Amino acid sequence: MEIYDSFLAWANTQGIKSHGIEPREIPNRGVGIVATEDLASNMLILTVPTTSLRTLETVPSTLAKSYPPKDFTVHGLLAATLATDTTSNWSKWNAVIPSRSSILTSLPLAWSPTLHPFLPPPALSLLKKQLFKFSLDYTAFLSASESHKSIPKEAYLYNWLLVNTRTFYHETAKTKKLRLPPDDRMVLQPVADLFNHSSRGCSVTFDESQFTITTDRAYAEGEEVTICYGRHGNDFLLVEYGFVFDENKWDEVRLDEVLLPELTARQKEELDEFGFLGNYVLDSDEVCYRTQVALRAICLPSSEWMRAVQGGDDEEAHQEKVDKLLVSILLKYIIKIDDTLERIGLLEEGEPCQRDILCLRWQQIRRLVDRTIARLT
Ligand SMILES: C[S@@+](CC[C@H](N)C(=O)[O-])C[C@H]1O[C@@H](n2cnc3c(N)ncnc32)[C@H](O)[C@@H]1O
Repeated sequence: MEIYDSFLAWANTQGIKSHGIEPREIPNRGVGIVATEDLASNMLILTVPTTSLRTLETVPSTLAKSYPPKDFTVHGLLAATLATDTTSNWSKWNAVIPSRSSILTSLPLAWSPTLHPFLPPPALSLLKKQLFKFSLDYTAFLSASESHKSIPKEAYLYNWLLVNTRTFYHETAKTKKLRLPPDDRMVLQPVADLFNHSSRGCSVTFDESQFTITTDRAYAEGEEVTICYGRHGNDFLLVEYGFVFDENKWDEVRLDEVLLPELTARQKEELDEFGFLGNYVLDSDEVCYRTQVALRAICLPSSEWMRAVQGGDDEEAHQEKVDKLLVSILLKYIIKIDDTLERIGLLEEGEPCQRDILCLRWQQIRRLVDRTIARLT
């Protein structure tokens, strides 16, 4: 399509070199990168020189200077740069990035707060952290310049979320010198930011001079080529990127909300003492060791549990009891999940696609729980 051709032609003038790939619209995924020919494994398909990145160093100096030194984050400054840009320098990039409505509809941070309590607990706690970060960045943006007050909050939020969903980790001279936290060492890079995510994907490497993307396997002509944003479960992907997917190899379910209420105050104290209180998860293959330890705390007399946790007892000896207890807890969780699904079905707040993705997420959780019950019984 024309906008992608002229985007790639502009990218070429920035020194960005691609081979055998092009951007295309992908159903339900916005734009993605597709192989235009059969690609072999271990093939260099994209080189992005660091001179073409948008970084802390490229923030216009008047904008950077308007922030008190302690008040800025790279995330906030990049969002401010996008929100206040009146030049046409980035018009080709602007033409291919997601629209304001698609960003604000898909990211839970921009949803009606009445939907937030329906997020699974790990997603909700991540969202609360995100809300806090956003409010600090937005306050700093408003106090940096009188002129920022005329920019609608929604416009800043759109740009803040654009940065959130399309930046790459990179160290620049300034981020190193200022010792910025790792999660704020972020840069925007054209073309590379059009790759969608999958559980495994092409390898992304960088040094001081360039980013490169190399195929992890062979791709057939017409196939979508992906990268992996990290080993993230669907709760993380939903809050940080606004999507979930069924084939997610790294998905997991947090059991704290159903396991913690089963523990007595004394059992919680003892688990805490040994560093095993909370953060209980299961995935498609197994239940984590922390969960097993917590279940044993319920099943065994305290002295026996202590011996087991200190390695002095055969942990496997009580496995049948432990598995039975877990199944009974998971069956209670299923009832809770079904109730949540029913309540979402009755909601009228928010957009239908937002309620749909909430349902989809809870159905994924239910499937993982069902699968564990089936494995244990
Ligand atoms: C770095 S951008 C990738 C390019 C993006 N699709 C676009 O249209 O510009 C990240 C965003 O792409 C979308 N995305 C990435 N991987 C996806 C996937 N596997 N399924 C659905 N959406 C995905 C999400 O909206 C995410 O926030």
